[in-house]
Amino acid sequence: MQIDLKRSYLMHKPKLCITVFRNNLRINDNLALNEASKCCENMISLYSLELLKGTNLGFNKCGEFRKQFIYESLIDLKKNLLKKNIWLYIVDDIEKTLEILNEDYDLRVFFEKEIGVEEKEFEKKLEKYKGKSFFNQTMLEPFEFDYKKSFSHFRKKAEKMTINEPVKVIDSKDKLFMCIKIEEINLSLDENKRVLKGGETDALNRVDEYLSKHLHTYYDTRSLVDGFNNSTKFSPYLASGCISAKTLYYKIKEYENKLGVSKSSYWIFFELLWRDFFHLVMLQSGNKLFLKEGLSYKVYKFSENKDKLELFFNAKTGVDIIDAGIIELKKTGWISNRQRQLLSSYFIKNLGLDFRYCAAFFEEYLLDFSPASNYGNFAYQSGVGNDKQYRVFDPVKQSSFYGGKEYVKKWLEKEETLPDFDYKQMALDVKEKIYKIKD
Ligand SMILES: Cc1cc2nc3c(=O)[nH]c(=O)nc-3n(C[C@H](O)[C@H](O)[C@H](O)COP(=O)(O)OP(=O)(O)OC[C@H]3O[C@@H](n4cnc5c(N)ncnc54)[C@H](O)[C@@H]3O)c2cc1C
Repeated sequence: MQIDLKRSYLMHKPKLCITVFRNNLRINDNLALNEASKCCENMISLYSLELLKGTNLGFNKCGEFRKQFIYESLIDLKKNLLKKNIWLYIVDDIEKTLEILNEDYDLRVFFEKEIGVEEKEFEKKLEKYKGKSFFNQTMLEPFEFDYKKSFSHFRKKAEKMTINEPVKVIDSKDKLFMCIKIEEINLSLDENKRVLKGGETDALNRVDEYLSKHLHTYYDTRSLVDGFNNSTKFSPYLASGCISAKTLYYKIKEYENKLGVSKSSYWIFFELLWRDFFHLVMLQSGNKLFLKEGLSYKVYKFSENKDKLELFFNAKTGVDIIDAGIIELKKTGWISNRQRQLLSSYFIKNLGLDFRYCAAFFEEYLLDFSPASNYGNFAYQSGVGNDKQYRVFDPVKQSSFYGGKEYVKKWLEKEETLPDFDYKQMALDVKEKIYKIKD
């Protein structure tokens, strides 16, 4: 049934429940969608493309890879919502759209809370209306811990906590199909081959595929610089919320029940705890992880040297494994965790550059960019986050341990050679001059 309520009530505005989607592009374990469905029968949902706009330190906040991944996720979400009689409107300006709707309807706005400064600013536009919001970004419910302390401190408490079961998908038998006149945007997909396809359907497929085949090998392969199944590749789905962290936790448990428990199966959970850690650190610390001094109040004199920045972003550092990583990231929107560590370490601890530039570069290109995981890891590497030890990765050694030779051939189309300059001395200079630590 299709109705247009807009003109049918002259005196009394009909109630309209709106679910605003952001990084929760799914119908399973969606607290906002569930609550909206309980509230009234007239439902629509909205997604605003303004979330993908803007720049940071000269980089786009959302590059082409993530944009396409999100578009695919929205198309999948649209199909899944339609099966529940709910239309997803993709709009430009959320504030304007809500104002227009508010003229004719008594609005109730439901959304899931996020972390990050801009994310909070966006929420203010939704909070002007009646409705409800929920936090469902992590496996664990937020709890008190000293956010300046280490991961181990967090983990001791976290591992004792119970993880709530995901909520079931809504029952929509009583929903009317709402047709409303607002300007909608059509999404166009670029057919280029990408590392992963977006959407809840693909997320659930990837999880089953990986856990059924690689549950017990993850621990041994996770540190390699290359290989599709060397790690789960769950992060893009988590970042855009095609799957919730809680659903993932229960999927791991399901496969452990079928295939047994191992160090490897535990380690996937362990890595998901790192994700929870950075999310909950950011939740408690506000905007601190975006600042040069991070959580530490130590202001290091990181360099912003233009030439050094250019050479790095154009993959001209002269260290093959680093240059190969930059090229992979720019060509695919993906690099492994090992490569993220090598690139960030080289940027900060060898070149002495301000981590926020590299974080902004990652923000533009990474398919799985998430403010807490990205800035949390960068602050950690810079010594202004949750790591109290001074660590530097030796890129040449790391390359030989973790499969760099083949990887360099793939991305630089040449044999790996040693740098023709003293990159180790560079690291010592940064340690002494910027961090003021003497060996
Ligand atoms: C400098 C730097 C920047 C990073 N930026 C991001 C980012 O923007 N978005 C992002 O999701 N991850 C980021 N990470 C963390 C990590 O590199 C990715 O989550 C991981 O490589 C994704 O691949 P995967 O899903 O196959 O991970 P797996 O190794 O299979 O791990 C399983 C899941 O655990 C979580 N996880 C693993 N390692 C970490 C970690 N160190 N921190 C937080 N969560 C973790 C992820 O959700 C991941 O999907 C960053 C790490 C570094 C060092």
